[in-house]
Amino acid sequence: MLQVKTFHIEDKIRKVHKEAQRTRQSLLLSVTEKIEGMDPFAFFESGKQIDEHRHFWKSADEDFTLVGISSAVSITKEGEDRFPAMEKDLLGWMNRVRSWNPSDKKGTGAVALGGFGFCEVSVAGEPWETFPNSNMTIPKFLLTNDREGSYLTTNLLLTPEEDVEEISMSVEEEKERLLHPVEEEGVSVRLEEIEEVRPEEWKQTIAEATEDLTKGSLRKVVLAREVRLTFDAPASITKVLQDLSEMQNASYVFCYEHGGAYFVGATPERLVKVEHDELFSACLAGTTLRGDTEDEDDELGDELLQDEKNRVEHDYVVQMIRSAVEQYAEEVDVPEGPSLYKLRNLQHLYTPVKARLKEGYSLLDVVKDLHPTPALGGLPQQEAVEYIKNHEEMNRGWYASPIGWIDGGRNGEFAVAIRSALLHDNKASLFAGCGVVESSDPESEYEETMVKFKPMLAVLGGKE
Ligand SMILES: C=C(O[C@@H]1C=C(C(=O)O)C=C[C@H]1O)C(=O)O
Ligand SMILES: [Mg+2]
Repeated sequence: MLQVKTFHIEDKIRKVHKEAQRTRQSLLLSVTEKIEGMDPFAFFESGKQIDEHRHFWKSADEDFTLVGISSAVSITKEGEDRFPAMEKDLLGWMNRVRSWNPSDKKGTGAVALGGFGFCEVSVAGEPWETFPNSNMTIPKFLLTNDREGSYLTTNLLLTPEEDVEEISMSVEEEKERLLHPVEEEGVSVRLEEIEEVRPEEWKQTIAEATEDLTKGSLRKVVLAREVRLTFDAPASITKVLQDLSEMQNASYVFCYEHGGAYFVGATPERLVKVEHDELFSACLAGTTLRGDTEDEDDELGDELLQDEKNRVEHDYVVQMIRSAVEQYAEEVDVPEGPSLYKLRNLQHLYTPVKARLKEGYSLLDVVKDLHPTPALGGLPQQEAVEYIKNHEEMNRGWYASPIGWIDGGRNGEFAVAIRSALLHDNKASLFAGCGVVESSDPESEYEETMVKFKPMLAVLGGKE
């Protein structure tokens, strides 16, 4: 068993509670301590006993994992102004944080984790009933792991009416439970049924879209479909996250839990990352398979780099991201042409974007304008979103939407939630889409979605 040195936070609770009483407002106490190396999966698993509102985020390109358990503050928004409204509430809370954070590392302290549904207003109904349109949560307990070790932040909302004794006792007890988890082997479930939702109709929609693209001003539209799975028992989410992390090491691994449903995935696609004033975005669109041998793999990659249809599909993304980022940033650096981003099951065309965020702009300003990029929506942006709403027979919910985290020190990152699934009870809905351009062929786009289902299928008992 791990020997973890923790300290008592009762004194700090008392101090901040006094201020809350004096100023007649709720304050957010945030205490961060370095702890002995903690396994993020064990922490996630033991968090289940405390609250079924958990968050998991693992970066695709650095040793950086966040696990949030329960919530100190949970903000839910919907509607056209959801990004600025979320930002305003978050800033309000950041001003009421009373923080003890000696290391002051990125991703520690009062960090908010969450996401924004694909559309500004949610579509009612299956399978997203328990998910709010948008939610950012400052967890009560946050584990931050980076290459230097593990940090535990305890965030406590202290109202003037709070019972200090009671809250101190329960926090210590919950911390103990989280830091000394009982080792449990996650069991694999048996996949009993796979149902592709109306595949022939989907191909027909793609065929119609290629027609529509020749007529008006719409240049590209991303259309998605769903595959439903049934298991013999509810899947172990911790095991799913563990397997995804192992198999998809060039992807962000994530999980959001709302009302007994879990949105889980392994996405390779960064939307935007900010570190102080440095900004990073990525254009990822255009897809082919991996080869069985190195030669075959190189050949497929070269073909993708030369392929007219995929280059067009990719270039729309580059054009749009470049011009959106230019509004908020200087020194925008975009390479001339794409390179390859290789994943376990497929390879994509990839163009990284680097820039310097101008004073006065925030991560959420950029997210608001970028979402959805033509990699998930289409071009022009609003016309594509309308097209999706009218033609795609699927409730996107949080699929293809911005998910991520923000801290109080101008750091944060959002990815787009693709290669993902919504799990509830003994069922799962898997989502995958493709960028449709004028020269798209419905059968090849169908095959492309088939490969994009593989990362989730493989960890849910399906074939790779
Ligand atoms: C829409 C998805 O992926 C997007 C579409 C791609 C394409 O069509 O080539 C490639 C990467 C992603 O931007 C998905 O995986 O569901
Ligand atoms: Mg494609």
